Amino acid sequence: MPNITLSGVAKSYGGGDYAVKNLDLTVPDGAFMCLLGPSGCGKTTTLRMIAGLEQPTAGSIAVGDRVLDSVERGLYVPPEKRGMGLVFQNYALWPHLSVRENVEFGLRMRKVPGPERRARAETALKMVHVDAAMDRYPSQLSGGQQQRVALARMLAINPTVLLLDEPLSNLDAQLRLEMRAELKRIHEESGATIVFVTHDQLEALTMATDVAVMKDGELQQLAAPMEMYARPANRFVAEFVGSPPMAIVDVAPSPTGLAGSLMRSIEARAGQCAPTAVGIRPEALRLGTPPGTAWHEEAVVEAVLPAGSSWTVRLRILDTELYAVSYTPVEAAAGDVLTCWTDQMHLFGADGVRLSSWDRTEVGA
Ligand SMILES: Nc1ncnc2c1ncn2[C@@H]1O[C@H](COP(=O)(O)OP(=O)(O)OP(=O)(O)O)[C@@H](O)[C@H]1O
Repeated sequence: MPNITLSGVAKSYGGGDYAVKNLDLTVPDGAFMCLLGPSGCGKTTTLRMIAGLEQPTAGSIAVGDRVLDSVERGLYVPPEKRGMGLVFQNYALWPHLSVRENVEFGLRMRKVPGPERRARAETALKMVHVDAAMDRYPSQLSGGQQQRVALARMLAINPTVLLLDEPLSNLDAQLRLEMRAELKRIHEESGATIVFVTHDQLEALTMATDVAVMKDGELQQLAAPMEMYARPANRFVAEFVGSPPMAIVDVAPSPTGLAGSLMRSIEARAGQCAPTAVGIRPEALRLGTPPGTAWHEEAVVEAVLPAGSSWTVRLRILDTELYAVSYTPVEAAAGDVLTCWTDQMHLFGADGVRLSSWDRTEVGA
């Protein structure tokens, strides 16, 4: 299955506002791409355009050489001719059909003969681990099992592209975790290309091979999850990806307090650009004795929040409140004064674009 390519795609529902603006995006063959962003950023509209459920206002969509939409050429291929499988947040199963019959339904519509239909339904149900409940009805299944049946129903038709719109949002935390692992396994086993819409950054980081972050209908960054986490393209991505979020301190025009302290440390380094903001991830803000070259300050502990495997600490550093996350126990109480330090900072320019990192490992300090 070749790449899915969106070129200059825009969508207006009328009234002048654009839900998606001039989007250039390539979904590589076999990718698990997450479209990630806050509510209203245009993720669902993008997915629906790929599916053929919405027509773009401008631009073109192609799978390899096959053009599915071209506004310029007046070309539009309807959803049923695109060979894509769709699962939406509200995955209605037929209540009067058994699990097996639900999965066979799509195959029946496609006139797949009986024996093959049964075999394909069983294979798909095995893939999502609900084959033991094949003869039950949807009302006799848990929410997670129903979700899996909806997936099996889509997998049974062997689509080479799976389009999923927040399919895990109705599930509780435990089931979501389970389904993330399942989806990842299904992706690896089936070799299908997946486009997955979510507003949950953790979902994107844990499952995707590629993450496309959107804001106000515009693509902010397209990168592998860990690359995006380590090198966010701009302030928006930096704050959206990661929890607790990266702390961003404005350091222009005349920095005082924590901003002043950070700037003195940055200016002390030769060849650094002039940032207007500095970002520090909570896990990069460390407690204890700093190594020689690291920025450090005294911090007042405001609260320690243990979570079993990690400790989140709210600190006041000069005039600013920041969060630190430690993966070793923090034996401190509110009011204690500790030294905190970091050797990993992200520097942002006036337009919010990330200029560089100040990382001991990157600059060789
Ligand atoms: N059918 C429609 N008619 C008019 N406006 C629409 C329609 N569908 C979406 N929009 C608008 O387009 C913009 C993008 O919506 P879209 O659903 O694509 O965003 P989203 O990122 O998927 O958000 P959410 O996570 O809330 O679903 C929003 O401003 C929304 O109000």
